[in-house]
Amino acid sequence: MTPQERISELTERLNYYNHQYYQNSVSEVDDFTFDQLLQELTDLEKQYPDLRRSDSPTARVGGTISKEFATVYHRFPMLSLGNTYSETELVEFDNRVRKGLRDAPYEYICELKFDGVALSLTYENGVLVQGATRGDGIRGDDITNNIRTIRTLPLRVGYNQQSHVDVPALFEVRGEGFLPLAEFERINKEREDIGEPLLANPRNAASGTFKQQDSAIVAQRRLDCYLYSFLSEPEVFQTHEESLIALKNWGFNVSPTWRKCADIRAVMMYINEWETKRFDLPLGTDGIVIKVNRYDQQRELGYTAKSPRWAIAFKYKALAASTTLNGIQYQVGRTGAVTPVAMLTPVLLAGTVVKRASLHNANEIERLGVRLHDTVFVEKGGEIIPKITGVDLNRRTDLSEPIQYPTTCPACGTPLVRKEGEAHFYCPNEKGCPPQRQARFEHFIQRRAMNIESLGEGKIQLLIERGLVQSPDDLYRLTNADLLGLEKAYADEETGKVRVVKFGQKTVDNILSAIERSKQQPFPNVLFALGIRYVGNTTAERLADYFGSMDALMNAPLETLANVPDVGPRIAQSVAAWFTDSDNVTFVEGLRAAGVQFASDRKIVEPEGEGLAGKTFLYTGTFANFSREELEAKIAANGGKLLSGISKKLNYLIVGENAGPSKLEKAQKLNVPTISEAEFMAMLEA
Ligand SMILES: NC(=O)c1ccc[n+]([C@@H]2O[C@H](COP(=O)([O-])OP(=O)(O)OC[C@H]3O[C@@H](n4cnc5c(N)ncnc54)[C@H](O)[C@@H]3O)[C@@H](O)[C@H]2O)c1
Ligand SMILES: [Zn+2]
Repeated sequence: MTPQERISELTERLNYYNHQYYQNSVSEVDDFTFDQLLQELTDLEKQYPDLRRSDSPTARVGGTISKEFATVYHRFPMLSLGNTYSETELVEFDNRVRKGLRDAPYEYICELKFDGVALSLTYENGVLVQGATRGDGIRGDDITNNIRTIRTLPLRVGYNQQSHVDVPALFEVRGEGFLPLAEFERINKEREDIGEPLLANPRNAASGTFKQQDSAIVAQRRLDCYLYSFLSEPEVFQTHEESLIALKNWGFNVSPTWRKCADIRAVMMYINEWETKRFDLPLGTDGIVIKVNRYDQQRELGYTAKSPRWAIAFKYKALAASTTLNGIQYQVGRTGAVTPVAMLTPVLLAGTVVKRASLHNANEIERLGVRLHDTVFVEKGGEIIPKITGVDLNRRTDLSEPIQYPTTCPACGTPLVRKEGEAHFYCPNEKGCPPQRQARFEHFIQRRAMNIESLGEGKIQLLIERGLVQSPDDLYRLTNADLLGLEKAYADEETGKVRVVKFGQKTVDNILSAIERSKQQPFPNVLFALGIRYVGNTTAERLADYFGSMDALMNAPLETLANVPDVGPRIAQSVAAWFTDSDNVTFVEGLRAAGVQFASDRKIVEPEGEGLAGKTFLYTGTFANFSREELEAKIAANGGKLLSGISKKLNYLIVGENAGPSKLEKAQKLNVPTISEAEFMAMLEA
């Protein structure tokens, strides 16, 4: 390959990875690989400056703006950071700084490098007026509504309980929006529970969430944000340190992990200290950022086209260990998905003993080419369970054996199936497969479902084993006599410790009263408890609000289901199919007989008039007189119909403040009339 060919290849590949990473929130390669390729391209361009392509990713911030949001221009460009993985290069950076400052004394501020999405927030007279993504560094996406859902972000600053503090009339703060690890795990647990594909990692999940069109969905994922930069004109502080302290005092969420370092040796100590300690933080981090403290010195050092010369990121190589793969455990989830889990010889990694690692699915095993008894590399990233990232082929011995992915369910022996386009194999024996049945009960008793959590995992297992319950509605027929005195000792699979499950009188009383109380759980919870694939809490609420009762829902034709806001054809199909299964119907009837709530006690829309009869509506943006729910209720109460997307069938698009430009554009293309909030209100009175 000639240098020209290699430069072209690298340019195109890196531009493609950037596009996937910034627009689609997908990492096709790991960051280390990406950074190595970028370094290779940078070196080649230096060697052959004439061959540098005009679309080279080496001199530009990687992202772009998208069509879905309004575009905003940054007052100050939002740049990238130079990065390095080596201490030698860090010393070279320090030498450049010293030279650039002509041997004047200087200090650094070290911060963790938070792994999320860069955000820019503008405050006018103390009020948050705009939030934007970095975009291409010059222009970003206006995602103010999504950013407003971050609870730790003050929407207004300048006052606090104790005192009035002066803030400049106009200023900008910057920080990293992120999904806390615990929140990431919670969301994935929920997604697994209702059979949705899992989010790949916290950074991409955060990036995808900030770009959601629907702020209500954003609000459900509790995003957070650490602020690390303050900008105003004229400058009010002399140093970065002063800014961080002021931000904290004004009520911004500043991570307390930063430290002032007198010299590069102190920086190295900070780096070493955080290499493993960072895994105790509530979010993913991939390195540290080193910044010259004084602003006048920052100005003196200046910028390249892509990044400041006064700062650099030191990235940690992912922490890896090598160990032996002893076996694979195949776990069956509630929806029948089979997940392989690697069982390892225990090994110390980032301060914890690792003996299990995730392997995701059959494709992953194939991609890695891993065999039983191989020596494998495990890495800890942002996630809690480490993953296997490769095989040490030099250490493969005659003992290694190919992994036979099971063709039948490890729990019930039913032949596994693979649905088109899905990575997982499934056990189709939904009714009889023990772990699926067990998981169906666990889903049913959740707090957000029927709230019978006094009945834990072990107790359910025992009830099933003794044949006391088959289907969750059987719980409602349990008596004191059935339960009292049941007992069993289990050896915990992982620890080997013996655990005793025992139903004493007090336990039985608790369980029976929780079961009784669960009959009062609201209808949306009951709907969620059924365990229909893709029907999470929110969808259950939407369905309950729309249909009002179990009977109306059961009898709804597919088209009606698909018209419910936020439902759409895939979920509609899943709901309709669920109710055609006779066992499911028996289950539902069992619940009805038990007396659980089969209708909403929420106010179902009461008719107010016929002013909107026969007309269809959709709205975008926010409104002065209505919340989203109120607006939807108003439409229904006056005989109108809410559509879930823009199509030729739509009669009116109601346009509020901060309307989504893509919706407006689409409406224009399809000649759908747009009306204002005032015009909508006038229609109500007509
Ligand atoms: N895997 C892939 O496919 C892929 C694709 C593109 C980019 N990437 C990764 O992204 C990197 C490039 O992204 P980039 O241009 O955003 O640079 P960067 O992420 O390396 O550094 C700049 C960013 O760091 C963030 N940051 C976190 N903590 C900070 C702090 N305390 N102070 C200041 N900034 C902080 C800010 O968001 C800032 O915009 C690459 O080096 C690569 O690792 C990966
Ligand atoms: Zn099975």
